[in-house]
Amino acid sequence: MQILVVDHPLVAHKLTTLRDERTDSPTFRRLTEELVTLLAYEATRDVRTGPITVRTPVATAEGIKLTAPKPLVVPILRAGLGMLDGMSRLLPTAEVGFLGMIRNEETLAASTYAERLPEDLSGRQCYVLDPMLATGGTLAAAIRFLVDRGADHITAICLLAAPEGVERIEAELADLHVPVNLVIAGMDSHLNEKGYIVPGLGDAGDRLYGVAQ
Ligand SMILES: O=P(O)(O)OC[C@H]1O[C@H](OP(=O)(O)OP(=O)(O)O)[C@H](O)[C@@H]1O
Ligand SMILES: O=c1cc[nH]c(=O)[nH]1
Ligand SMILES: [Mg+2]
Repeated sequence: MQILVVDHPLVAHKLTTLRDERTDSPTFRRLTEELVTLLAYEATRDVRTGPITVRTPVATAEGIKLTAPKPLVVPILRAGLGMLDGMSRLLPTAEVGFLGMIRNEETLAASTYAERLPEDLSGRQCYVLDPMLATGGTLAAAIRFLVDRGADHITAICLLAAPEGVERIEAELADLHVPVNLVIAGMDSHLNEKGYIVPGLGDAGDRLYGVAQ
């Protein structure tokens, strides 16, 4: 897996405010969107394009445009939904599919409770959105799901990752013959005994949307 930690002062600045426990929910949502747009700029460097010629008012110009099939953006509910607007700002023509996944807070096992994706993802580039890569169980399952449906290029965009989770994904997906990229704003120190990223930012879903019951 190719990992890119986006090293930019604006990313670091926004991430610091996001981590701060005093940051309220509206600000947290806005910063999440802004961060995703910055990460998406790097994450879409290898979005598929083809050559095109256009006429300017003065002459012809050689350029490029995104090619079919359209990329598919897949936010992982709930918290990944907070990243969708920031991603769509940069890639407005992408299609969007949804995966609802939840991690059991006792066992830390991930399970899928909703799925709304095209049946056939053959030849599709997929951008998976989830702010937190903790144990890696959720993202590993999501990536395998997309590849089983035919996706042939996966880029995951996360805000924070833990080294344990990255190792797990690399081990669990070692058999995949599909390029997998991970773009993150920060690689944190470790997971605590409850599976939370340290220092992290707490529960991303709760900070975006309020405490889930
Ligand atoms: O790497 P993992 O250990 O699998 O944990 C990461 C997952 O946990 C969080 O979701 P959560 O289960 O809290 O659901 P939510 O988005 O509905 O809050 C987060 O958004 C990831 O999906
Ligand atoms: O630190 C963590 C770990 C999992 N999910 C979160 O929202 N935060
Ligand atoms: Mg949560």
